[in-house]
Amino acid sequence: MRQAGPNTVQIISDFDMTLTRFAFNGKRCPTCHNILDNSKLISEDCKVKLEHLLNTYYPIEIDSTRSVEDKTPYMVEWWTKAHELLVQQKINKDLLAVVVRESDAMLREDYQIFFDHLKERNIPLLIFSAGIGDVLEEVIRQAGVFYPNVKVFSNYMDFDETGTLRAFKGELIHTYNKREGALLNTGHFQELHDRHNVLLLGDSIGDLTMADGVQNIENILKIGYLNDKVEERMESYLKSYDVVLVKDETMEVPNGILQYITGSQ
Ligand SMILES: Nc1ccn([C@@H]2O[C@H](COP(=O)(O)O)[C@@H](O)[C@H]2O)c(=O)n1
Repeated sequence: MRQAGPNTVQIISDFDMTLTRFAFNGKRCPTCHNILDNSKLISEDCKVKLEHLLNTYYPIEIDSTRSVEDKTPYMVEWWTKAHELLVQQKINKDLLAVVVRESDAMLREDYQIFFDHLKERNIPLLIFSAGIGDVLEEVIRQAGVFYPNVKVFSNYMDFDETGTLRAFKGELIHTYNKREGALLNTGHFQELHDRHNVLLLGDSIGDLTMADGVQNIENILKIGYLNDKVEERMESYLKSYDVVLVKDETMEVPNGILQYITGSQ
């Protein structure tokens, strides 16, 4: 990848718990969904329901003893129920920026180096997330790193003419159907057809399919953050990822690899 040069490289990264921190000072950091779930835009009754969904489905999402095929219907159920509850809350578009600012969302340490390095070398970064695109964009905008080389595939909200949430747009993206999401967006990968070297960052086994839409891959290096249930999941992560980072809240390793493959060190 280093020999081929930076013009042949593209980055595909998951968002929640990959570009954002899993924990800070011993406390879990929120996903895009949690930013809304825990905000003042959600009634107390609805918060209880959303938390119940999280406690029911998150253990299934990270269960290494169950197959992706087995887990998929539960993920569809989780996202569908959560999105229905969010729609019932009549969330106003203009308040998203406020709740993101008031949240505990945090990008990983040294994120600025990562985003700046890619921008300076015109290397495309695709953020491929099963979170909520509108919230995700606000997090990176407020962090000052939503640069022109960054593109987002995610679940986007659909607002009515008064700016009130009425649905979610398009096909649902959940943890384990990113392959289908990638294949629906072949146009994006077609535009990058001369970038056949991929650096992939994820935190889930589902993230491994994010590059399935890239044509003519020559090399792919997969970096996986293993944040939770480390012992149970270590074996499957070591089998699937080239590099496994255990309880690492920084971008240090991706930054080092990036600097090496783009010939900056
Ligand atoms: N109602 C929900 C649904 C999902 N989540 C979590 O969000 C993560 C989303 O995706 P990435 O692709 O950006 O990693 C996912 O891993 C779920 O645990 C949630 O918090 N609430």
